[in-house]
Amino acid sequence: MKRKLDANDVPVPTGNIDGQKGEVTFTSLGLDPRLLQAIAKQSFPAPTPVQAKAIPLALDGRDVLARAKTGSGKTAAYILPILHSILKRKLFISALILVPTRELAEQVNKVVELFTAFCAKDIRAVNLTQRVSEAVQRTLLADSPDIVIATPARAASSLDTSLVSLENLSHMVIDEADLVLSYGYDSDLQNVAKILPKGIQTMLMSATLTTEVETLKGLFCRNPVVLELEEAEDEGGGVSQYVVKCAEDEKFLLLYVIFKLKLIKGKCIIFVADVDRCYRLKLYLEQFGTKSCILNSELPVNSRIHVVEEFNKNVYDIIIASDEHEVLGDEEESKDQGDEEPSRVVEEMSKSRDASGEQSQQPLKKKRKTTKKDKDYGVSRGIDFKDVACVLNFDLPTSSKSYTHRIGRTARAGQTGMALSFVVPAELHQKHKPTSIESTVHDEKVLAKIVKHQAKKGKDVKPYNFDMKQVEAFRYRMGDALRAVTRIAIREARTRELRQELMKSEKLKRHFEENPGDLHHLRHDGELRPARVQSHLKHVPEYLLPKEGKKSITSSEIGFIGKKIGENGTRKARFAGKSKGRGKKLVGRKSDPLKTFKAKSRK
Ligand SMILES: Nc1ncnc2c1ncn2[C@@H]1O[C@H](COP(=O)(O)OP(=O)(O)OP(=O)(O)O)[C@@H](O)[C@H]1O
Repeated sequence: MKRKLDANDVPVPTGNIDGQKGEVTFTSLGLDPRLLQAIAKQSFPAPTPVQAKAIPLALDGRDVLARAKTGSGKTAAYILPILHSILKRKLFISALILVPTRELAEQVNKVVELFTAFCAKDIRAVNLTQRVSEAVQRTLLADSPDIVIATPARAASSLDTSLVSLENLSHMVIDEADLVLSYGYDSDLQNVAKILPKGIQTMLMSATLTTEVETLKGLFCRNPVVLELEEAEDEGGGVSQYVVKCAEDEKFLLLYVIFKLKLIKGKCIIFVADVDRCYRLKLYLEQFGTKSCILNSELPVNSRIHVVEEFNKNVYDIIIASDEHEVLGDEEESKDQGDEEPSRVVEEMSKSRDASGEQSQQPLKKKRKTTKKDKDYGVSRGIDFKDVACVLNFDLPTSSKSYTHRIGRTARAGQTGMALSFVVPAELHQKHKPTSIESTVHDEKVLAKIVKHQAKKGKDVKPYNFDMKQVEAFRYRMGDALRAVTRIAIREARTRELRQELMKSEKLKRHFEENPGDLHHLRHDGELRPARVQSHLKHVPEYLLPKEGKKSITSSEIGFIGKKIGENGTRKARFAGKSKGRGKKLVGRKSDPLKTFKAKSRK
């Protein structure tokens, strides 16, 4: 019979070498010394809760289904035991890691590289999602790599053409298990499941336990230990969540004020509803001399990966991202969402393995969205953006599930962060014609679901009311800037960026592998400039500033870049010193900068 283990039931080893008694350390987990060296190089102080619980189980050969919040270190929780097993192998063994997006595949590959820094010659990983010719791929796979990382589609087609051999497969992981089915990988996963050797160890990692995860559990696991990490178990950190009720045009006004007066100190991801909105916002911010870069499914994958890498190195401060086909419906609320984006309900009978490894019949029910552009694209899920101070939902997502994953891009690894969401209430929606219907129609309905969903996790979504009187002073300039951002300008910017990025992408692929040092020349936050440039908008005249003066708004207390709880207010050492001398103050969330901007109730 399947047993559901509460996270607290899991026997956690007591510390022996470098920890207090009862405290779990990486050493006490019994990992290979070469891995411990690599972990030390990462300056990871101790295993995160999900690592402390999942690693011993995985080392013990158990199938594991782990649910832990976004940014809680799930990747290392499955990679470390796999690497350990490969290093300790008596026979040849190998692992297959399935992830929903190419960005994630690249990210996982990087994590493998980091952890194998001291045993690189003993472990070889191949990322199958790289767009290389079949001949190159054959060469890469020729001498049986230890780890193969792929999206389910890539894995299925490579298995089909016998590019990948499962002969020695001993481990299989599905990361972001709650997402893969929503990405339309159902038949690929079924194909993979059919040909997997019996008795291999499987691990499913997920931020939420949905029916989709249950489906995968049935398909791939044998009597798995189910780990459900409560949020409270994830040490420290957390996202302070705020909403601002405002009209569509006020979103632009607030955006101007927030960035021009530098109310956000640290890096920010702005989420919008669609690709055009990305460019509208970028051009709008350009009017004020504020640089940003864009992430959307239209851009070539090399550019997308490069943008994330550079953002993580603090080269850019602002990413404007559209997660247009990641807007997943709320599984549990699907019945009352008849007016949301149409979703295709796929119901099939799938073959699944039962505890004995035999095939059994089990109904496979799931929702699936048809995807428009690059199916393997994903921003709000899984991508490890480093040190994001604020997630700004310029357009509210259309489901609470999307919201959870968007805000999970901040406050990672025990840090703190802030999520600020613009919500257009029905009455203000009437007043101002929205530029994006999709982004505003459901706002209040979605907000109610978000609040309910967060309340279940004991989280508050608080109102954040600007003193709109003070903000109004900037309206004239907002109007000036918005008028320059015409539809034609947006269209031009979109095609220009695509053209530029395609060129860069090709170059990136061919040239920069050999010259990694040159990468910084290919910046992604350059001005697109199709909009009329109004240089006066780049400066904020003194008379526009609130009475307290600019100084009070940009005082040293401003900033809410995540600090690691329990580290006396200092950020993790590995992040410190990476801000390239741009004077970012590393302070905690107590000093919420937006509050210096006189928060008041809306009349
Ligand atoms: N033990 C640790 N101590 C400190 N930082 C850690 C530790 N383990 C992982 N991290 C860092 O935490 C961050 C988040 O890790 P990871 O991407 O694995 O999270 P996740 O749980 O998979 O998130 P998501 O659900 O969004 O995919 C990474 O930057 C990683 O380097």
